[in-house]
Amino acid sequence: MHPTATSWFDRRTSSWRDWPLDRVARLKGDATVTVALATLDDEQTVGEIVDGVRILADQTGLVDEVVVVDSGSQDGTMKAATDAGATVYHHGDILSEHELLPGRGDAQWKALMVARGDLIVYVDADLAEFRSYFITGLLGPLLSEPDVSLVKACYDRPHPGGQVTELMARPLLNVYFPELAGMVQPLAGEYAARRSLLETLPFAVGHGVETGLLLDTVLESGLDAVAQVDLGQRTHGGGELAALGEVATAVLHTVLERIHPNDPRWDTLTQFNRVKDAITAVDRPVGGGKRPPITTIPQYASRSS
Ligand SMILES: O=c1ccn([C@@H]2O[C@H](COP(=O)(O)OP(=O)(O)O)[C@@H](O)[C@H]2O)c(=O)[nH]1
Ligand SMILES: O=C(O)[C@@H](COP(=O)(O)O)O[C@H]1O[C@H](CO)[C@@H](O)[C@H](O)[C@H]1O
Repeated sequence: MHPTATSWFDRRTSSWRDWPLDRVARLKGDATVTVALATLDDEQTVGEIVDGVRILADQTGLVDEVVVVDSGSQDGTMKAATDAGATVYHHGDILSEHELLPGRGDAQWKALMVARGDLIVYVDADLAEFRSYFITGLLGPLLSEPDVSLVKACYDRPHPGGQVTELMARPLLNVYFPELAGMVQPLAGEYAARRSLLETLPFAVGHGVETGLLLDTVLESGLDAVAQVDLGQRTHGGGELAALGEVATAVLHTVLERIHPNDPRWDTLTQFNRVKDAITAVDRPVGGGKRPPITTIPQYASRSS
């Protein structure tokens, strides 16, 4: 490993076991915490995750609110999340005068408009096994280290999980940003950050969001502003290969945008299907847009939350 990455890894990696609930609750002080979920057709999983966070909120006060921003689910996601006790928004109802854009990054960005917390914990809404220590673990370094602004989850991902991480994100970061080679899960959708950081950064609207936030945090605040917490194991995966190709391309765009900002980049990924004896090209839009730092949106300063 690059020596800078090795020393960062040693300084800034902890385990959820280092952050028991009573310790994290003591550290919380006056800070307020929002758990935010971006959803799209997650009716099978979102209720249990919200439920788990609500129990933590009601029984310990560690979490102040659970907010869901839905990207336009066609299933019962919004009802399941509401029934479990989250405050649920359709993405079109937040900053509705702005162009509606698809994507999880956009929903995470919009969550900043409606969340009240000083600290925001994002959790993927399609986790099959949510554990409350995901929240306590991610909050631990933020609450105990004033210099840390972004805490990423890390975990083992049994095969075939995490293929984009292993085949695109980590190789690419190792080549261009070797000081980040100690990041176990740079794409993790479970991460916690200070609002004061998130509100100053652009958000890729799609699957590039985590890569962009990670790189921009390091570029602007230095490597030590980032920590990672081992949450054990995350079992999810084997996403359809074509969809993973789209995620991989979004990651590639996001990294290249930071290295060669003025280079042209083609925003379509061509994939192929076989229909009977013919191979047919299927174009997917990729690269995606991005939202500016939310502090540049006038309604942000006057929001009611
Ligand atoms: O437009 C979107 C696309 C995805 N997601 C959520 O982002 C998480 C991860 O997305 P996805 O399942 O596409 O990625 P995977 O983890 O399968 O690669 C899930 O909770 C999705 O519901 C979202 O909120 N809006
Ligand atoms: O690393 C990967 O290959 C992808 C997909 O992993 P899985 O096939 O869901 O285990 O996971 C990353 O990207 C997802 C979409 O942006 C996020 O939801 C995951 O949190 C992230 O680890």
